[in-house]
Amino acid sequence: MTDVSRIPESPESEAEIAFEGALRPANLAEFVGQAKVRLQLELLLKAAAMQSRTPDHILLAGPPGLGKTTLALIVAEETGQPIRLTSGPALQHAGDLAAVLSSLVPGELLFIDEIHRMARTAEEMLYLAMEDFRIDIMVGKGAGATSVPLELAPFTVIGATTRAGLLPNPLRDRFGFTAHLEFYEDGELERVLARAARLLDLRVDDAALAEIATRSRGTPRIANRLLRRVRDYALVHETDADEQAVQHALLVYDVDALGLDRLDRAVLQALIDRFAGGPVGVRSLAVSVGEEAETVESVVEPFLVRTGLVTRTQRGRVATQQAYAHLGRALPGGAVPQGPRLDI
Ligand SMILES: Nc1ncnc2c1ncn2[C@@H]1O[C@H](COP(=O)(O)OP(=O)(O)OP(=O)(O)O)[C@@H](O)[C@H]1O
Repeated sequence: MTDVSRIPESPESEAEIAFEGALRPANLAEFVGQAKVRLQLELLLKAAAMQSRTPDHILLAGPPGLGKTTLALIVAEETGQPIRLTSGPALQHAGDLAAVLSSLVPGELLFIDEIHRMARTAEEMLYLAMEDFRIDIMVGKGAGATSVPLELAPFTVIGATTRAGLLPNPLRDRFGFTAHLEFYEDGELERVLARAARLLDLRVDDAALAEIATRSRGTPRIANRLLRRVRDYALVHETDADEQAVQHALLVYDVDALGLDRLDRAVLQALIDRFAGGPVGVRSLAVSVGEEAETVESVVEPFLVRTGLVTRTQRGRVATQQAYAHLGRALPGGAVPQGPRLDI
């Protein structure tokens, strides 16, 4: 078993953390999809083990819920090393990071979630630590302040970010390996769901699994969440967890046929109804739906772009014909949009 200590900093509920923990694959072989990343990681870890050194620092980039934390825990399991979990928002002063770094044991893995949200002073300390396994600690104040070097045990940083573009170049350059996690194909999500259903001892037929997969926004976390909602529905209505139960349950929870939830649809509606289909900047869109720009940019937009409902142009975001069709709106000028009107 891996030694895991979590420094609290998570938006999820305790119940969801426990649920996710129970479903996390424990090793690379159990991890579904992301074949390229798995292969790359396998090589990296094997080479480090053969040379008896710590693996290169690893950056995991991609939208939320695609398996970044899971992969970090798998690296710990595969290398047999302890892992310390923290996050960018928890490292608001260089001292916060110094306290963590100076207590690492040789070979330990340091997982920093949302690494793009770390304070600048902590970031600068991390550059030196990652490169030379050393930090400079300031002792005293004002004219008498001196910097004292502190040697660190060799360690590996595993950074996770939903916004790789926000990382300053010097930090990005210190990661020997960057894995870009992609949204999952429906078939892969079906495998994630089948595994979760097995672990939860839940009988779900193949058609139901396929239906949940297509509505999961290419994201295992969402797939597992929807599975839970379907389980609840089947339990309360004393019915099988079949395709019909999925459709009814997801109607109750406002998840439409393409997997858009209320926020996705609100953004799309604002783009079409208030901004005449765009182009419009992501900040204006976020303000108009009362959401943070970061959420719209890192959670909503990648999915809308991937499904072909929105395109990004230099002047801003633009709704496509499919977006008009999906919401059942006429195109500007009154033309009927080409493309299927999907049940919402
Ligand atoms: N490839 C996978 N195979 C099976 N389950 C997966 C896979 N990827 C993610 N999951 C499941 O999805 C859930 C969310 O994964 P995880 O917490 O690793 O995502 P994340 O990318 O770290 O998200 P965030 O950016 O929000 O921290 C977990 O319950 C995990 O078990």
